Amino acid sequence: MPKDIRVKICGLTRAQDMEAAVSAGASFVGLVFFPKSPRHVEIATARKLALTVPPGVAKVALTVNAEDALLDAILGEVPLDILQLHGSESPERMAAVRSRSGLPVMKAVGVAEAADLAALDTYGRVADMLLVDAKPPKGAALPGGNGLAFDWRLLTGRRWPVPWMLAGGLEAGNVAEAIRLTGAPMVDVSSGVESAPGLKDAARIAAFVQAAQS
Ligand SMILES: O=C(O)c1ccccc1N[C@@H]1O[C@H](COP(=O)(O)O)[C@@H](O)[C@H]1O
Repeated sequence: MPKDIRVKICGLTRAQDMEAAVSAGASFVGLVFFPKSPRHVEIATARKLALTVPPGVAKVALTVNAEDALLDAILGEVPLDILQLHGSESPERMAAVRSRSGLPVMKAVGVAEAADLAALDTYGRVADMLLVDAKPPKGAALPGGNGLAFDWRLLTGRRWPVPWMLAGGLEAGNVAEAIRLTGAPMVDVSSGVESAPGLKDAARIAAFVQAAQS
């Protein structure tokens, strides 16, 4: 019987990719505002993409240690539902972003080993949502979107008082196993549904959503 797993497709840069994500049944779509990323979108592009998203699909803005000026510029133009903080934002900064934006905040936490799990407990007390992602390798240019998985067994028995998503190296071929091992109620993918960095593939998106929900 299909499970009620909700899927986020992140790093959408083109109208056809947004359409593919929505048609495939994504519950969340992500726009990346981080110039070092191949998935970065300018604010005007993000606005156009966001305006095509139907009600019921949550529009998520991904930022990395963004300052108020950038957040204000994004929020002034792009209709959004959730802010994803994917940098080293402290719990205090996160709370400030939430009250400035008036939006729920999802904090990404990188995991590579058991010692990294403490941060999830900390942010789980103050964030509206958690994103449990693979920790980037040392020296990586991007704090996420590296197509890298972590040992999902680290999450066995771990729960937090807020909704959470699993991310990091997911693709159609491994997402069902990742959900089985972690009990994740939601999953997030970027590079695993691309044909090239920043370019999504409609068939891979559809296969991912189907595998997550099968
Ligand atoms: O996708 C990016 O380019 C990106 C840049 C900076 C921070 C996070 C980014 N992506 C997020 O990383 C995870 C996992 O991505 P992947 O599936 O392993 O490629 C996902 O949450 C994206 O939202």
